[in-house]
Amino acid sequence: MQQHDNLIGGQWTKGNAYSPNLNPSNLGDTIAEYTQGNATHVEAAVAAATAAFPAWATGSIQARSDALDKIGTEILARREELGTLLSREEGKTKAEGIGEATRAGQIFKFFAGECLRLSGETLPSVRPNIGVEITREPVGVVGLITPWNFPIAIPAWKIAPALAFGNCVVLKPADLVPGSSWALAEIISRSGIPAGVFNLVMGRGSVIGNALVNHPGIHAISFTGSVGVGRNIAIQCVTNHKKVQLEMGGKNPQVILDDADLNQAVELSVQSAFYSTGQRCTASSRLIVTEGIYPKFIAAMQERMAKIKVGDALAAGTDIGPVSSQSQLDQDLEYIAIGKGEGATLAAGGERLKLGTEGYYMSPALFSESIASMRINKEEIFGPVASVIRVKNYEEALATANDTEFGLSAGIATTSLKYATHFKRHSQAGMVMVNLPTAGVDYHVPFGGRKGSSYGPREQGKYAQEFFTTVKTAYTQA
Ligand SMILES: NC(=O)c1ccc[n+]([C@@H]2O[C@H](COP(=O)([O-])OP(=O)(O)OC[C@H]3O[C@@H](n4cnc5c(N)ncnc54)[C@H](O)[C@@H]3O)[C@@H](O)[C@H]2O)c1
Ligand SMILES: O=S(=O)(O)c1ccc(CO)cc1
Repeated sequence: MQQHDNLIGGQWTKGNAYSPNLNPSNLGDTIAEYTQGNATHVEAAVAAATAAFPAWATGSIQARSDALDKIGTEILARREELGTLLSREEGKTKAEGIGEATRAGQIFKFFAGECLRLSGETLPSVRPNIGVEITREPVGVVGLITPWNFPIAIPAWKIAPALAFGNCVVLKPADLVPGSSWALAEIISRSGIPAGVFNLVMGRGSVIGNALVNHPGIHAISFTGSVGVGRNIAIQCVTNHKKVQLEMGGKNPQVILDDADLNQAVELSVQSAFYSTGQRCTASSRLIVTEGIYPKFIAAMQERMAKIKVGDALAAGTDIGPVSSQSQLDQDLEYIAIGKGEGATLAAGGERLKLGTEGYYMSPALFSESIASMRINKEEIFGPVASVIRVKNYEEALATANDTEFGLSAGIATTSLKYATHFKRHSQAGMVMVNLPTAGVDYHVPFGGRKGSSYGPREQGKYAQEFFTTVKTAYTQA
Protein backbone atom coordinates (compact mmCIF):
# COMPACT_ATOMS: atom_id res chain seq x y z
CA MET A 1 0.00 0.00 0.00
CA GLN A 2 1.37 3.42 -0.96
CA GLN A 3 1.94 5.83 1.92
CA HIS A 4 1.89 9.62 1.49
CA ASP A 5 3.37 12.23 3.81
CA ASN A 6 2.98 15.88 4.70
CA LEU A 7 4.91 18.54 2.78
CA ILE A 8 6.73 20.81 5.22
CA GLY A 9 9.47 23.22 4.18
CA GLY A 10 9.90 21.32 0.91
CA GLN A 11 10.41 17.95 2.68
CA TRP A 12 8.00 15.01 2.69
CA THR A 13 7.50 14.44 6.41
CA LYS A 14 5.93 11.43 8.18
CA GLY A 15 3.37 11.83 10.96
CA ASN A 16 2.69 9.47 13.88
CA ALA A 17 0.49 7.07 11.95
CA TYR A 18 -1.15 6.43 8.59
CA SER A 19 -4.83 6.37 7.84
CA PRO A 20 -6.43 4.49 4.92
CA ASN A 21 -8.35 6.47 2.28
CA LEU A 22 -11.38 4.35 1.35
CA ASN A 23 -13.43 4.44 -1.83
CA PRO A 24 -17.08 5.13 -0.81
CA SER A 25 -18.29 3.28 -3.94
CA ASN A 26 -16.41 0.16 -2.90
CA LEU A 27 -15.19 -0.16 0.67
CA GLY A 28 -12.94 -3.04 -0.38
CA ASP A 29 -10.84 -0.54 -2.37
CA THR A 30 -8.23 1.39 -0.36
CA ILE A 31 -6.75 4.20 -2.47
CA ALA A 32 -3.60 4.72 -0.36
CA GLU A 33 -2.61 5.59 3.20
CA TYR A 34 -2.07 9.20 4.26
CA THR A 35 -0.13 10.39 7.23
CA GLN A 36 -1.86 11.82 10.28
CA GLY A 37 0.04 14.92 11.37
CA ASN A 38 0.10 16.45 14.83
CA ALA A 39 0.66 19.85 16.42
CA THR A 40 4.46 19.50 15.91
CA HIS A 41 3.86 19.36 12.16
CA VAL A 42 1.78 22.53 12.31
CA GLU A 43 4.61 24.19 14.28
CA ALA A 44 7.19 23.13 11.66
CA ALA A 45 4.97 24.13 8.72
CA VAL A 46 4.28 27.59 10.16
CA ALA A 47 8.02 28.05 10.88
CA ALA A 48 8.88 27.07 7.28
CA ALA A 49 6.21 29.40 5.87
CA THR A 50 7.36 32.26 8.10
CA ALA A 51 10.96 31.82 6.93
CA ALA A 52 9.92 31.73 3.26
CA PHE A 53 7.57 34.73 3.50
CA PRO A 54 9.88 37.79 3.16
CA ALA A 55 11.43 36.64 -0.15
CA TRP A 56 8.13 35.36 -1.58
CA ALA A 57 6.18 38.49 -0.56
CA THR A 58 8.62 40.85 -2.25
CA GLY A 59 9.84 38.58 -5.07
CA SER A 60 9.15 38.69 -8.80
CA ILE A 61 5.47 38.63 -9.72
CA GLN A 62 6.53 37.10 -13.05
CA ALA A 63 8.02 34.13 -11.16
CA ARG A 64 4.79 33.74 -9.16
CA SER A 65 2.70 33.96 -12.29
CA ASP A 66 4.86 31.44 -14.14
CA ALA A 67 4.66 28.96 -11.26
CA LEU A 68 0.85 29.23 -10.98
CA ASP A 69 0.53 28.87 -14.73
CA LYS A 70 2.74 25.76 -14.67
CA ILE A 71 0.60 24.22 -11.90
CA GLY A 72 -2.58 24.96 -13.88
CA THR A 73 -1.09 23.49 -17.06
CA GLU A 74 -0.15 20.25 -15.31
CA ILE A 75 -3.55 19.89 -13.62
CA LEU A 76 -5.31 20.40 -16.96
CA ALA A 77 -3.01 17.92 -18.72
CA ARG A 78 -3.74 15.35 -15.97
CA ARG A 79 -7.43 16.23 -15.47
CA GLU A 80 -8.63 12.72 -16.34
CA GLU A 81 -6.27 11.04 -13.84
CA LEU A 82 -6.87 13.64 -11.09
CA GLY A 83 -10.61 13.63 -11.71
CA THR A 84 -10.66 9.84 -11.45
CA LEU A 85 -8.75 9.97 -8.16
CA LEU A 86 -11.15 12.48 -6.67
CA SER A 87 -14.18 10.57 -7.87
CA ARG A 88 -12.68 7.45 -6.31
CA GLU A 89 -12.11 9.10 -2.94
CA GLU A 90 -15.18 11.38 -2.73
CA GLY A 91 -17.84 9.47 -4.68
CA LYS A 92 -18.94 12.07 -7.24
CA THR A 93 -19.13 10.63 -10.74
CA LYS A 94 -16.05 10.46 -12.93
CA ALA A 95 -17.43 13.16 -15.23
CA GLU A 96 -18.03 15.41 -12.21
CA GLY A 97 -14.54 14.59 -10.91
CA ILE A 98 -12.91 15.50 -14.22
CA GLY A 99 -15.02 18.68 -14.30
CA GLU A 100 -13.77 19.59 -10.84
CA ALA A 101 -10.12 18.91 -11.74
CA THR A 102 -10.59 21.11 -14.81
CA ARG A 103 -11.97 23.87 -12.61
CA ALA A 104 -8.89 23.59 -10.36
CA GLY A 105 -6.55 23.96 -13.36
CA GLN A 106 -8.50 26.94 -14.67
CA ILE A 107 -8.36 28.61 -11.25
CA PHE A 108 -4.55 28.40 -11.15
CA LYS A 109 -4.37 29.86 -14.65
CA PHE A 110 -6.78 32.66 -13.76
CA PHE A 111 -4.69 33.63 -10.71
CA ALA A 112 -1.48 33.40 -12.76
CA GLY A 113 -2.98 36.40 -14.57
CA GLU A 114 -4.23 38.08 -11.39
CA CYS A 115 -0.61 38.16 -10.01
CA LEU A 116 0.11 40.73 -12.73
CA ARG A 117 -3.05 42.77 -12.25
CA LEU A 118 -2.81 43.73 -8.57
CA SER A 119 -3.24 47.48 -8.63
CA GLY A 120 -3.51 50.34 -6.16
CA GLU A 121 -4.66 53.95 -6.24
CA THR A 122 -3.01 57.34 -6.22
CA LEU A 123 -5.01 60.22 -4.81
CA PRO A 124 -4.21 63.85 -4.04
CA SER A 125 -4.02 64.69 -0.35
CA VAL A 126 -6.41 67.22 1.17
CA ARG A 127 -3.19 69.01 2.21
CA PRO A 128 -1.01 70.81 -0.36
CA ASN A 129 2.12 69.17 -1.87
CA ILE A 130 1.34 65.74 -0.48
CA GLY A 131 0.55 62.62 -2.47
CA VAL A 132 -1.33 59.57 -1.20
CA GLU A 133 -0.68 56.05 -2.49
CA ILE A 134 -2.88 53.11 -1.63
CA THR A 135 -1.21 49.74 -2.17
CA ARG A 136 -2.01 46.12 -1.36
CA GLU A 137 0.44 43.85 0.44
CA PRO A 138 0.26 40.15 1.29
CA VAL A 139 -1.35 39.28 4.63
CA GLY A 140 1.42 36.87 5.73
CA VAL A 141 1.16 33.17 6.53
CA VAL A 142 -2.36 31.92 5.85
CA GLY A 143 -4.05 28.73 7.07
CA LEU A 144 -6.44 27.12 4.60
CA ILE A 145 -8.96 24.58 5.97
CA THR A 146 -11.07 22.72 3.42
CA PRO A 147 -14.07 20.32 3.40
CA TRP A 148 -14.48 16.90 1.78
CA ASN A 149 -17.04 17.67 -0.93
CA PHE A 150 -14.73 19.50 -3.39
CA PRO A 151 -11.41 17.75 -2.73
CA ILE A 152 -9.40 19.69 -5.35
CA ALA A 153 -11.45 22.75 -6.40
CA ILE A 154 -11.74 24.29 -2.94
CA PRO A 155 -8.05 23.82 -2.07
CA ALA A 156 -7.22 25.31 -5.51
CA TRP A 157 -9.44 28.34 -5.06
CA LYS A 158 -7.84 29.17 -1.74
CA ILE A 159 -4.19 28.26 -2.58
CA ALA A 160 -4.04 30.04 -5.96
CA PRO A 161 -5.08 33.54 -4.78
CA ALA A 162 -3.10 33.17 -1.54
CA LEU A 163 0.11 32.49 -3.49
CA ALA A 164 -0.70 34.93 -6.30
CA PHE A 165 -0.81 37.85 -3.87
CA GLY A 166 2.43 36.89 -2.07
CA ASN A 167 1.24 34.91 0.96
CA CYS A 168 2.73 31.66 2.28
CA VAL A 169 0.34 28.78 2.90
CA VAL A 170 -0.36 25.91 5.26
CA LEU A 171 -3.14 23.74 3.81
CA LYS A 172 -5.15 21.38 6.02
CA PRO A 173 -7.48 19.31 3.82
CA ALA A 174 -10.46 17.28 5.02
CA ASP A 175 -9.23 14.00 6.50
CA LEU A 176 -11.88 12.07 4.52
CA VAL A 177 -10.31 13.02 1.14
CA PRO A 178 -6.57 13.68 1.49
CA GLY A 179 -5.67 12.13 -1.88
CA SER A 180 -6.54 15.04 -4.18
CA SER A 181 -4.83 17.60 -1.93
CA TRP A 182 -1.75 15.42 -1.70
CA ALA A 183 -1.66 15.12 -5.52
CA LEU A 184 -2.02 18.90 -5.79
CA ALA A 185 0.78 19.43 -3.22
CA GLU A 186 3.02 17.10 -5.22
CA ILE A 187 2.41 19.19 -8.37
CA ILE A 188 3.07 22.43 -6.44
CA SER A 189 6.29 20.96 -5.00
CA ARG A 190 7.69 20.67 -8.57
CA SER A 191 6.45 24.04 -9.83
CA GLY A 192 9.47 26.16 -8.92
CA ILE A 193 7.79 27.69 -5.89
CA PRO A 194 10.47 27.92 -3.15
CA ALA A 195 10.44 25.44 -0.25
CA GLY A 196 8.25 26.58 2.65
CA VAL A 197 5.99 28.84 0.57
CA PHE A 198 3.40 26.06 0.35
CA ASN A 199 2.97 23.41 3.04
CA LEU A 200 0.52 20.54 3.44
CA VAL A 201 -0.42 19.14 6.84
CA MET A 202 -2.96 16.29 6.80
CA GLY A 203 -4.79 14.97 9.82
CA ARG A 204 -7.77 15.55 12.07
CA GLY A 205 -9.61 18.85 12.20
CA SER A 206 -9.64 18.92 15.99
CA VAL A 207 -5.84 18.50 16.00
CA ILE A 208 -4.37 20.15 12.87
CA GLY A 209 -7.17 22.62 12.19
CA ASN A 210 -7.34 23.72 15.79
CA ALA A 211 -3.54 24.11 16.05
CA LEU A 212 -3.53 26.25 12.90
CA VAL A 213 -6.36 28.49 14.05
CA ASN A 214 -4.63 29.11 17.39
CA HIS A 215 -1.06 29.49 16.11
CA PRO A 216 0.29 33.04 16.65
CA GLY A 217 2.30 32.78 13.41
CA ILE A 218 -0.85 32.40 11.29
CA HIS A 219 -2.21 35.76 10.14
CA ALA A 220 -5.40 34.66 8.39
CA ILE A 221 -7.68 31.62 8.15
CA SER A 222 -9.79 30.80 5.11
CA PHE A 223 -12.26 28.05 6.01
CA THR A 224 -14.91 26.16 4.08
CA GLY A 225 -17.02 23.64 5.95
CA SER A 226 -19.85 23.31 8.41
CA VAL A 227 -21.52 26.13 10.32
CA GLY A 228 -20.64 24.77 13.76
CA VAL A 229 -16.92 24.47 13.08
CA GLY A 230 -16.85 27.75 11.15
CA ARG A 231 -18.45 29.79 13.93
CA ASN A 232 -15.93 28.52 16.50
CA ILE A 233 -13.07 29.30 14.16
CA ALA A 234 -14.41 32.84 13.70
CA ILE A 235 -14.55 33.39 17.47
CA GLN A 236 -10.97 32.15 17.90
CA CYS A 237 -9.71 34.25 14.98
CA VAL A 238 -11.35 37.44 16.16
CA THR A 239 -10.02 36.89 19.69
CA ASN A 240 -6.50 36.44 18.28
CA HIS A 241 -6.72 39.30 15.72
CA LYS A 242 -6.53 37.03 12.68
CA LYS A 243 -8.28 37.80 9.44
CA VAL A 244 -11.01 35.21 8.79
CA GLN A 245 -13.10 34.13 5.83
CA LEU A 246 -15.81 31.46 6.16
CA GLU A 247 -17.87 29.62 3.55
CA MET A 248 -20.40 27.36 5.23
CA GLY A 249 -23.78 25.75 4.83
CA GLY A 250 -26.81 26.38 2.70
CA LYS A 251 -30.53 25.57 2.48
CA ASN A 252 -30.87 26.89 -1.01
CA PRO A 253 -34.34 27.55 -2.46
CA GLN A 254 -35.38 26.77 -6.01
CA VAL A 255 -38.59 28.63 -6.87
CA ILE A 256 -40.79 27.26 -9.67
CA LEU A 257 -43.58 29.54 -10.88
CA ASP A 258 -46.74 28.56 -12.77
CA ASP A 259 -45.36 30.11 -15.97
CA ALA A 260 -42.09 28.09 -15.91
CA ASP A 261 -41.14 25.73 -18.72
CA LEU A 262 -41.98 22.45 -16.92
CA ASN A 263 -39.25 20.33 -18.52
CA GLN A 264 -36.62 22.94 -17.81
CA ALA A 265 -37.83 23.34 -14.22
CA VAL A 266 -37.67 19.59 -13.61
CA GLU A 267 -34.23 19.25 -15.18
CA LEU A 268 -32.70 22.08 -13.20
CA SER A 269 -34.33 20.88 -9.97
CA VAL A 270 -32.91 17.37 -10.47
CA GLN A 271 -29.49 18.85 -11.22
CA SER A 272 -29.57 21.20 -8.23
CA ALA A 273 -30.92 18.74 -5.73
CA PHE A 274 -29.37 15.40 -6.58
CA TYR A 275 -26.28 15.64 -8.77
CA SER A 276 -22.98 15.25 -6.91
CA THR A 277 -25.22 13.22 -4.55
CA GLY A 278 -26.68 16.51 -3.25
CA GLN A 279 -23.37 17.15 -1.49
CA ARG A 280 -22.82 20.68 -2.77
CA CYS A 281 -23.16 23.77 -0.63
CA THR A 282 -25.03 25.25 -3.62
CA ALA A 283 -27.42 22.28 -3.92
CA SER A 284 -31.08 23.09 -3.73
CA SER A 285 -32.98 21.23 -1.03
CA ARG A 286 -36.16 23.36 -0.96
CA LEU A 287 -38.26 23.33 -4.13
CA ILE A 288 -40.84 26.10 -3.71
CA VAL A 289 -43.61 25.58 -6.25
CA THR A 290 -46.68 27.72 -6.97
CA GLU A 291 -50.01 25.87 -6.79
CA GLY A 292 -50.92 26.01 -10.50
CA ILE A 293 -47.94 23.90 -11.59
CA TYR A 294 -47.52 21.89 -8.36
CA PRO A 295 -49.30 18.59 -9.33
CA LYS A 296 -47.66 18.49 -12.79
CA PHE A 297 -44.28 19.26 -11.24
CA ILE A 298 -44.48 16.43 -8.68
CA ALA A 299 -45.56 13.92 -11.35
CA ALA A 300 -42.81 15.02 -13.74
CA MET A 301 -40.18 14.87 -10.99
CA GLN A 302 -41.24 11.32 -10.08
CA GLU A 303 -41.00 10.28 -13.73
CA ARG A 304 -37.57 11.94 -14.15
CA MET A 305 -36.20 10.57 -10.86
CA ALA A 306 -37.14 7.01 -11.86
CA LYS A 307 -34.54 7.33 -14.65
CA ILE A 308 -31.66 8.44 -12.38
CA LYS A 309 -29.01 5.74 -12.17
CA VAL A 310 -27.27 5.47 -8.80
CA GLY A 311 -24.06 3.48 -8.94
CA ASP A 312 -20.30 3.20 -8.63
CA ALA A 313 -18.87 6.67 -9.18
CA LEU A 314 -16.35 5.37 -11.71
CA ALA A 315 -18.78 3.24 -13.73
CA ALA A 316 -20.01 4.43 -17.12
CA GLY A 317 -23.66 5.48 -17.05
CA THR A 318 -23.77 6.42 -13.36
CA ASP A 319 -25.67 9.66 -12.76
CA ILE A 320 -25.22 9.77 -9.00
CA GLY A 321 -22.46 8.14 -6.98
CA PRO A 322 -22.57 7.07 -3.34
CA VAL A 323 -22.82 9.27 -0.28
CA SER A 324 -19.27 10.05 0.86
CA SER A 325 -19.18 8.42 4.27
CA GLN A 326 -21.10 6.24 6.71
CA SER A 327 -21.80 9.20 9.00
CA GLN A 328 -23.18 11.32 6.13
CA LEU A 329 -25.34 8.37 4.98
CA ASP A 330 -26.65 7.92 8.53
CA GLN A 331 -27.52 11.63 8.64
CA ASP A 332 -29.33 11.52 5.27
CA LEU A 333 -31.39 8.47 6.28
CA GLU A 334 -32.16 10.03 9.65
CA TYR A 335 -33.63 13.07 7.85
CA ILE A 336 -35.79 10.74 5.74
CA ALA A 337 -37.25 9.42 9.01
CA ILE A 338 -37.58 12.96 10.40
CA GLY A 339 -39.44 14.14 7.27
CA LYS A 340 -41.88 11.21 7.43
CA GLY A 341 -42.37 11.83 11.15
CA GLU A 342 -43.12 15.51 10.47
CA GLY A 343 -45.90 14.48 8.07
CA ALA A 344 -44.27 15.12 4.69
CA THR A 345 -45.01 12.57 1.95
CA LEU A 346 -42.04 10.63 0.60
CA ALA A 347 -42.87 10.94 -3.11
CA ALA A 348 -39.73 9.19 -4.41
CA GLY A 349 -36.57 7.39 -3.23
CA GLY A 350 -34.98 7.76 0.18
CA GLU A 351 -33.92 4.12 0.42
CA ARG A 352 -30.62 2.53 1.32
CA LEU A 353 -29.46 0.66 -1.81
CA LYS A 354 -27.43 -2.53 -1.93
CA LEU A 355 -25.53 -2.64 -5.22
CA GLY A 356 -22.78 -4.88 -6.66
CA THR A 357 -20.09 -3.39 -4.42
CA GLU A 358 -20.31 -2.47 -0.75
CA GLY A 359 -20.71 1.31 -0.81
CA TYR A 360 -22.76 4.08 0.79
CA TYR A 361 -25.60 4.06 -1.74
CA MET A 362 -29.05 5.56 -1.38
CA SER A 363 -31.74 6.56 -3.86
CA PRO A 364 -32.33 10.31 -4.20
CA ALA A 365 -35.34 11.36 -2.12
CA LEU A 366 -38.17 13.78 -2.81
CA PHE A 367 -40.66 14.86 -0.17
CA SER A 368 -43.93 16.45 -1.30
CA GLU A 369 -46.57 18.16 0.87
CA SER A 370 -43.85 19.56 3.07
CA ILE A 371 -44.29 22.69 5.20
CA ALA A 372 -41.68 25.45 5.34
CA SER A 373 -41.38 25.18 9.13
CA MET A 374 -40.44 21.47 9.10
CA ARG A 375 -36.90 20.53 10.13
CA ILE A 376 -36.29 19.04 6.68
CA ASN A 377 -36.84 22.56 5.31
CA LYS A 378 -34.82 24.38 7.96
CA GLU A 379 -31.68 22.27 8.53
CA GLU A 380 -28.91 21.50 6.05
CA ILE A 381 -29.06 17.77 5.24
CA PHE A 382 -26.18 17.74 2.72
CA GLY A 383 -27.36 14.69 0.83
CA PRO A 384 -29.63 13.72 -2.08
CA VAL A 385 -32.78 14.82 -0.26
CA ALA A 386 -35.13 17.61 -1.40
CA SER A 387 -38.60 18.67 -0.38
CA VAL A 388 -41.34 20.48 -2.24
CA ILE A 389 -43.23 23.34 -0.59
CA ARG A 390 -46.51 24.45 -2.18
CA VAL A 391 -47.14 28.23 -2.23
CA LYS A 392 -49.97 30.40 -3.58
CA ASN A 393 -48.07 32.91 -5.67
CA TYR A 394 -44.76 34.63 -6.41
CA GLU A 395 -44.94 36.84 -3.32
CA GLU A 396 -45.31 33.83 -1.01
CA ALA A 397 -42.57 31.99 -2.93
CA LEU A 398 -40.12 34.86 -2.42
CA ALA A 399 -40.95 35.16 1.28
CA THR A 400 -40.53 31.38 1.75
CA ALA A 401 -37.23 31.38 -0.20
CA ASN A 402 -35.86 34.10 2.09
CA ASP A 403 -37.19 32.48 5.28
CA THR A 404 -33.95 30.73 6.19
CA GLU A 405 -30.90 31.35 8.36
CA PHE A 406 -28.77 30.70 5.26
CA GLY A 407 -28.21 32.73 2.07
CA LEU A 408 -25.75 31.08 -0.31
CA SER A 409 -27.58 30.58 -3.62
CA ALA A 410 -31.19 30.82 -4.80
CA GLY A 411 -32.90 30.06 -8.09
CA ILE A 412 -36.11 30.85 -9.92
CA ALA A 413 -37.68 29.09 -12.91
CA THR A 414 -40.01 31.46 -14.74
CA THR A 415 -40.70 32.90 -18.19
CA SER A 416 -41.67 36.23 -16.63
CA LEU A 417 -39.08 38.99 -16.92
CA LYS A 418 -40.94 40.89 -14.21
CA TYR A 419 -40.62 38.10 -11.62
CA ALA A 420 -37.07 37.17 -12.66
CA THR A 421 -35.96 40.79 -12.25
CA HIS A 422 -37.74 41.18 -8.91
CA PHE A 423 -36.26 37.90 -7.60
CA LYS A 424 -32.71 38.89 -8.58
CA ARG A 425 -33.12 42.11 -6.59
CA HIS A 426 -34.99 40.76 -3.54
CA SER A 427 -33.51 37.30 -2.97
CA GLN A 428 -31.43 37.36 0.21
CA ALA A 429 -28.72 35.11 -1.26
CA GLY A 430 -25.19 35.84 -2.42
CA MET A 431 -25.74 34.10 -5.77
CA VAL A 432 -29.00 34.11 -7.76
CA MET A 433 -29.82 31.91 -10.75
CA VAL A 434 -32.61 32.48 -13.28
CA ASN A 435 -33.70 29.36 -15.21
CA LEU A 436 -30.49 27.65 -14.07
CA PRO A 437 -29.71 25.19 -11.27
CA THR A 438 -28.69 26.77 -7.94
CA ALA A 439 -25.44 24.79 -8.26
CA GLY A 440 -23.03 25.40 -11.13
CA VAL A 441 -20.85 28.48 -10.77
CA ASP A 442 -18.09 30.07 -12.83
CA TYR A 443 -14.52 30.18 -11.51
CA HIS A 444 -13.69 33.80 -12.36
CA VAL A 445 -16.43 35.71 -10.53
CA PRO A 446 -17.14 36.17 -6.81
CA PHE A 447 -18.52 33.23 -4.86
CA GLY A 448 -20.19 33.50 -1.48
CA GLY A 449 -23.35 34.01 0.48
CA ARG A 450 -25.15 36.07 3.07
CA LYS A 451 -26.56 35.47 6.55
CA GLY A 452 -25.38 32.18 8.13
CA SER A 453 -23.73 30.89 4.93
CA SER A 454 -20.67 33.10 4.74
CA TYR A 455 -18.56 35.53 6.71
CA GLY A 456 -15.85 37.89 5.54
CA PRO A 457 -14.78 38.92 2.04
CA ARG A 458 -15.85 36.94 -1.03
CA GLU A 459 -13.77 34.18 -2.61
CA GLN A 460 -12.93 33.95 -6.30
CA GLY A 461 -12.40 36.33 -9.18
CA LYS A 462 -10.68 39.65 -8.63
CA TYR A 463 -12.61 39.95 -5.34
CA ALA A 464 -10.27 37.32 -3.83
CA GLN A 465 -7.63 40.02 -3.30
CA GLU A 466 -9.78 41.59 -0.59
CA PHE A 467 -9.06 38.70 1.79
CA PHE A 468 -5.55 37.76 0.67
CA THR A 469 -4.10 41.27 0.76
CA THR A 470 -4.01 44.08 3.27
CA VAL A 471 -4.22 47.74 2.29
CA LYS A 472 -1.49 50.28 3.03
CA THR A 473 -1.95 54.06 2.71
CA ALA A 474 1.32 55.98 2.21
CA TYR A 475 1.68 59.81 2.31
CA THR A 476 4.63 61.56 0.61
CA GLN A 477 5.50 65.24 0.82
CA ALA A 478 6.90 66.53 -2.46
N1 LIG B 1 -20.26 27.64 1.28
C1 LIG B 1 -19.35 26.94 0.64
O1 LIG B 1 -18.62 27.44 -0.21
C2 LIG B 1 -19.18 25.49 0.94
C3 LIG B 1 -18.56 24.66 0.01
C4 LIG B 1 -18.43 23.32 0.31
C5 LIG B 1 -18.89 22.80 1.51
N2 LIG B 1 -19.49 23.63 2.39
C6 LIG B 1 -20.02 23.10 3.66
O2 LIG B 1 -19.13 22.16 4.21
C7 LIG B 1 -19.85 21.23 5.01
C8 LIG B 1 -19.38 19.83 4.70
O3 LIG B 1 -17.99 19.75 4.85
P1 LIG B 1 -17.29 19.05 6.10
O4 LIG B 1 -18.19 18.01 6.68
O5 LIG B 1 -15.91 18.67 5.67
O6 LIG B 1 -17.21 20.26 7.16
P2 LIG B 1 -16.47 20.28 8.55
O7 LIG B 1 -16.77 21.60 9.18
O8 LIG B 1 -16.70 19.06 9.34
O9 LIG B 1 -14.90 20.23 8.16
C9 LIG B 1 -14.32 21.21 7.33
C10 LIG B 1 -12.83 21.26 7.65
O10 LIG B 1 -12.65 21.74 8.98
C11 LIG B 1 -11.81 20.86 9.69
N3 LIG B 1 -12.13 20.92 11.11
C12 LIG B 1 -12.98 20.13 11.81
N4 LIG B 1 -12.97 20.48 13.12
C13 LIG B 1 -12.12 21.53 13.24
C14 LIG B 1 -11.71 22.35 14.33
N5 LIG B 1 -12.17 22.15 15.57
N6 LIG B 1 -10.84 23.35 14.08
C15 LIG B 1 -10.39 23.58 12.84
N7 LIG B 1 -10.71 22.82 11.76
C16 LIG B 1 -11.58 21.82 11.97
C17 LIG B 1 -12.08 19.51 9.05
O11 LIG B 1 -11.06 18.57 9.32
C18 LIG B 1 -12.14 19.90 7.59
O12 LIG B 1 -10.84 20.05 7.05
C19 LIG B 1 -21.30 21.47 4.69
O13 LIG B 1 -21.92 22.18 5.74
C20 LIG B 1 -21.26 22.32 3.44
O14 LIG B 1 -22.38 23.16 3.25
C21 LIG B 1 -19.64 24.95 2.13
O1 LIG C 1 -22.09 25.11 -7.61
S1 LIG C 1 -20.93 24.35 -8.08
O2 LIG C 1 -20.46 24.82 -9.40
O3 LIG C 1 -21.21 22.93 -8.12
C1 LIG C 1 -19.65 24.61 -6.97
C2 LIG C 1 -18.38 24.39 -7.38
C3 LIG C 1 -17.34 24.57 -6.46
C4 LIG C 1 -17.67 24.95 -5.18
C5 LIG C 1 -16.61 25.12 -4.18
O4 LIG C 1 -17.08 25.69 -3.00
C6 LIG C 1 -18.94 25.14 -4.79
C7 LIG C 1 -19.95 24.98 -5.70
